[in-house]
Amino acid sequence: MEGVDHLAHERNKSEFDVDAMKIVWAGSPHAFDVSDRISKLVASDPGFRKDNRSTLSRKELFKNTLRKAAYAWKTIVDLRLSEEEAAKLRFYVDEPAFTDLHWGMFIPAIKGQGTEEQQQKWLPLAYKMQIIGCYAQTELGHGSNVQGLETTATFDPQTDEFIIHSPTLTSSKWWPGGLGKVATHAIAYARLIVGGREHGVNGFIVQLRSLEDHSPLLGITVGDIGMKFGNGAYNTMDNGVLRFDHVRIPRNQMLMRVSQVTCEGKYKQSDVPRQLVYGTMVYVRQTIVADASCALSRAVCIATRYSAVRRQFGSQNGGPETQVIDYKTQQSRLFPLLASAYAFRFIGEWLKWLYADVTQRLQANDFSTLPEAHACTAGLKSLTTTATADGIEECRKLCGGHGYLCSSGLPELFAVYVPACTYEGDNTVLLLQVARFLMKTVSQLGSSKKPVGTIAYMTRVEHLMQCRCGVQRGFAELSVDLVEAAVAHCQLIVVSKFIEKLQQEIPGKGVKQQLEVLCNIYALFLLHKHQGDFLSTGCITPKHAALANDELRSLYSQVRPNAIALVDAFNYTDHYLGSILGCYDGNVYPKLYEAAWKDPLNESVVPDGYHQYIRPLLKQEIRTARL
Ligand SMILES: CCCCCCCCCC/C=C\CCCCCCCC(=O)SCCNC(=O)CCNC(=O)[C@H](O)C(C)(C)COP(=O)(O)OP(=O)(O)OC[C@H]1O[C@@H](n2cnc3c(N)ncnc32)[C@H](O)[C@@H]1OP(=O)(O)O
Ligand SMILES: Cc1cc2nc3c(=O)[nH]c(=O)nc-3n(C[C@H](O)[C@H](O)[C@H](O)COP(=O)(O)OP(=O)(O)OC[C@H]3O[C@@H](n4cnc5c(N)ncnc54)[C@H](O)[C@@H]3O)c2cc1C
Repeated sequence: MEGVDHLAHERNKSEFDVDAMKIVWAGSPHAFDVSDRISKLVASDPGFRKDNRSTLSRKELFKNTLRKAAYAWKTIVDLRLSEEEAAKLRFYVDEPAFTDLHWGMFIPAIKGQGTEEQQQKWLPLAYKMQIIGCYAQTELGHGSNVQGLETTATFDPQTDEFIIHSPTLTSSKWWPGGLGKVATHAIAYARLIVGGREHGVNGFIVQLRSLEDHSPLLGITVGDIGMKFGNGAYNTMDNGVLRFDHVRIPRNQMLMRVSQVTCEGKYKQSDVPRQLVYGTMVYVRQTIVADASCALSRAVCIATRYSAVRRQFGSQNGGPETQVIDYKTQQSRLFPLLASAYAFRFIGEWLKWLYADVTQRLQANDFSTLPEAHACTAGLKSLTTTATADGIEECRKLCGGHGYLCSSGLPELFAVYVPACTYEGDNTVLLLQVARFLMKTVSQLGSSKKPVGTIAYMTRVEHLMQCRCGVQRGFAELSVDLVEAAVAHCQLIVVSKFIEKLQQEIPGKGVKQQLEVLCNIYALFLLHKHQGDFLSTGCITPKHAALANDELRSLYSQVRPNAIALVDAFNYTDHYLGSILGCYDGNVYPKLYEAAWKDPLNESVVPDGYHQYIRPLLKQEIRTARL
């Protein structure tokens, strides 16, 4: 029945202060207040409805996304929302759109790679959305290999301009979000050519469309690259294709914090690492880790609530069947994902601190932690997005057949989320970067340069390197093993930072105890999953492995009474979850049944096509093959 909390009995089992845990999950009382207020604002405004997405055509879907983006912007302006509140509003609107790249990449690129003068010129226009930007780096022929990009930017000293050109088909910009139909400007990455000499890939601000009638400017060919995975999902985003035909831009539209070109045509490299050109990618990778905890927690919330609602088998003397959440197999699949959601939340908090720290150091020309920041953002982006994509799919399976319905929210969440394993760096390519960092660290063991921070533990392998220092096989030959070592390195960081989180003051009855249980589940589940490696390297004995297994089962039993409260702590509205299986009140079956009849296919009891195709079949009016 409506208004009845079908999960009240589960909520009454909680052994900790859920409101206090909501603050821990949000990060602070202030962050909780903003999230809670804005999520309810979005949920209560019909202008942000999203339950019809799977029934719209691509063009209807895209136009609706433009409407919502404009409506969101109007809401932000009318309510005078702060930058933090505006970001939260865009988050809870929960629809990939051009604004993600405008705010999430175009603006950060100007802030990170533009000079003060360039920031003063372009940021006010971007903040007021008087221009709409995208980040145009990837090309048809190159994405991972940034140094392989083919677009050229040739300096013309006669006119003090750069000529931006797409020399080959494969140099066409391909994938940039927001590029296809909306962006008026791009940060385009191109090979800088000055006086016939190449100076690597740099970023250039290029206007793509008229601010009067939105038509592409001279020399610009631009469009959408077509439908992507899934129906609604990421098709709300106009990922685009772009070709330049000798497009001229003023010299001062090359982002010049890292490298400069003078009006005399002199190339100058600042005394900052060339890799700062990649700075926007480092920034986005750390935000993607926070995204992972959001996406995984959404899926886990749905699967946990539904696992408590769903009963199957086990009825004694006509009594109620067993809740599937009480099956040990369901717990062994679900609770490690619940623990991972919390683990990724805290590693996301730490990574945000690491990025802020390295940014502050860069401003003082201290580049000492840049390699570690690159390795951590690359590795943790790879680890958390892979685990989250796999976790969302596991949550779909944990919900049985109903998990495959769009009304469960899981198919669309999966379809929107999985490109995170590719964008902002293919996950394997990024792990190879971590492996390169680890090998460089190992090669420096024994020198005066002592490993610190997230690689401090590597001093313990020093003895290994000394006895094996002569044995070196090619990086490429060992890359599979090195990628596994990179994953292990990143898992160690996640576990370590979870443990460090527990050493902080954590208010609220039973809150720290619950987090300790989740931390132990996360760590022991990894040990169980990789026990072959632990056993073969002698890190643990078979008895240790058995003890870990026993402890895991015990920990699952400890989580069980608190599972619903632990997902309530995410404080997601039913609107944001977009899932009948995950609705707060657990009143699933009536809502599933009601939703079915709203499908356009049920607008008529006799389907279109019956008389044309089915009736002739049934009436044998179609010659049938001799049976
Ligand atoms: C909340 C629930 C909702 C569910 C849905 C969630 C999501 C909702 C949808 C939201 C919608 C939209 C948001 C999406 C936003 C993302 C959009 C995606 C945008 C993009 O994809 S932009 C393009 C990204 N492209 C890449 O990442 C390219 C990857 N390749 C590279 O980074 C580089 O090519 C490379 C692999 C690093 C190699 O570069 P290079 O050849 O130059 O360098 P070397 O390997 O030779 O290394 C040289 C040296 O440099 C160091 N180094 C390399 N990179 C960096 C760096 N970034 N920073 C610092 N240092 C770096 C490297 O370590 C070497 O050092 P060494 O010489 O060893 O000391
Ligand atoms: C939804 C979506 C949104 C995107 N948005 C943007 C955007 O806004 N702006 C933008 O510029 N780009 C964007 N991209 C592009 C994205 O950044 C690239 O697709 C990504 O960096 C991967 O590069 P790639 O496509 O060249 O993959 P490839 O590198 O071609 O990967 C193919 C395979 O080759 C393997 N591989 C590649 N190099 C190596 C190596 N050295 N060693 C071992 N294996 C290797 C990879 O692991 C992978 O298995 C987007 C992509 C998607 C899917």
